[in-house]
Amino acid sequence: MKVTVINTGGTFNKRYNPITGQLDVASDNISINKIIASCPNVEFEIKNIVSKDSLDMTEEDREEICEAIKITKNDKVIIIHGTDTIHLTSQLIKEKKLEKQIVFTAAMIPMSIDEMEATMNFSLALGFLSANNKNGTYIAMHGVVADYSKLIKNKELGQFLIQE
Ligand SMILES: NC(=O)C[C@H](N)C(=O)O
Repeated sequence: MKVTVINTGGTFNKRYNPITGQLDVASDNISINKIIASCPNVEFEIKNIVSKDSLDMTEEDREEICEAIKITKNDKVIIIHGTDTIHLTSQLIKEKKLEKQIVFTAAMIPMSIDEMEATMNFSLALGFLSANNKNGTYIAMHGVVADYSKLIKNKELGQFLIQE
């Protein structure tokens, strides 16, 4: 299986900066590389773009993400994205009628602080893509994969929950 990972930043990639005392969004692939080292059956293409907390993303950033999806030759695409505005980027993907198997994933806790949640969410996206062949825009978070319109971040709980 061939998968393109478009790594756009978000909390998934945040890392403690000992100089400023802040959590910065890393613009490298250290977190994702750690996970994919356990996936010898998958041929990955990794693109690192934008590298922002998704609350800071501009319309141009979202256009750049759409363009990256459009130009990749792979049909299976995982987008690592901040949790707060997945709905905005997925809406643009819909408007642009991008026809691929696109799965957003993310984390509430940086991989650099605790690997469990980020690894779970990414693995869920990968498992889904290995079994699915239907085009669509999906979100893989907190134990389920669903159409992007049905899995919504509950900001009080800090969890993605299915909307029936
Ligand atoms: N958990 C997260 O990713 C939240 C962060 N504010 C973001 O949207 O990038």
